[in-house]
Amino acid sequence: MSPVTNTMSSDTLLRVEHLSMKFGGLMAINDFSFEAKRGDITALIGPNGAGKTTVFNCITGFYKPTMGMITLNQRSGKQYLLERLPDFRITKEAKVARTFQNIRLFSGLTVLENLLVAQHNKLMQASGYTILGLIGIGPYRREAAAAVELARHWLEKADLIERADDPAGDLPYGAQRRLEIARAMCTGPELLCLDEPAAGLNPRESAKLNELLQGIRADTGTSILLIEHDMSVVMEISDHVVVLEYGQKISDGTPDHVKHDPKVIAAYLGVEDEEVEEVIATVEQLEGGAN
Ligand SMILES: Nc1ncnc2c1ncn2[C@@H]1O[C@H](COP(=O)(O)OP(=O)(O)OP(=O)(O)O)[C@@H](O)[C@H]1O
Repeated sequence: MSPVTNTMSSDTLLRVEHLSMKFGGLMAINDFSFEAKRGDITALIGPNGAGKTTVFNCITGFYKPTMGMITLNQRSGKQYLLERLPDFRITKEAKVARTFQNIRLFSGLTVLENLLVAQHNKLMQASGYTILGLIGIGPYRREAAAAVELARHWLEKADLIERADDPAGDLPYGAQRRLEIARAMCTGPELLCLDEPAAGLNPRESAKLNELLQGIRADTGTSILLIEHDMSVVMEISDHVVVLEYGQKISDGTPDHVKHDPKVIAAYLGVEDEEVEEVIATVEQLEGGAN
């Protein structure tokens, strides 16, 4: 069924339409729609339990949505309906890569080996799945050299080249997070989905993460979709912010728009709908006082 005929504007990479996900009696996502533009960093934010990871799991094929359509529009013009694809095809063909809230590296392998494992499919294809191919006759040798070169490139970008031969498990936490992102980039994704990349980072590590993500956007044009609780990261690097609360979209726009949206302020402060007006008045008063 996928890829399908192109009907989406070329600057839209991802379109999520009327997405719903029900777990038993719980409507975790309810009629949620948004778009992510090509080359943008789009942040998905919201209070705990709002449904952010569930949306990621639907996009990356870990969950099959109860309802809705998720369209990915590649640079080549090919479109994929992600809700119809198994997760391995979402990674391999639609080119969606992701990282998880909990770091998932091969901690006993070296930093470099982690990046080579990520390129395993490409290398196996080059071997022609034959023993002669694997021992270096034919395109395998060329592809293997290219794989090391690509790994080196991303290790430089992630500021990890000095640690290339160390076991991944020996890296400090922030460096492991950057390694996960470098590993995802070695698969050449069109869309990079990052689940709380700044969680647990100190300010110095957060700044390095911001630099890496901004570098990815500037150098590769890869679109990034991130879930993040750290507002300093969200506000500094995002082009577009989408806010979820109880599985529904409550705001969508630039970081500045979202930051001043009374519904978002109320959601984060945990106030009831009828108190929103009061919150707006207080925020305006505080802002007036600050100017
Ligand atoms: N597999 C599941 N089975 C049942 N309920 C689930 C499942 N996954 C998520 N939920 C529920 O769906 C709701 C949304 O959860 P989700 O993890 O998507 O929120 P979140 O916004 O990512 O939260 P957090 O910021 O705390 O990570 C929650 O009420 C959660 O308990």
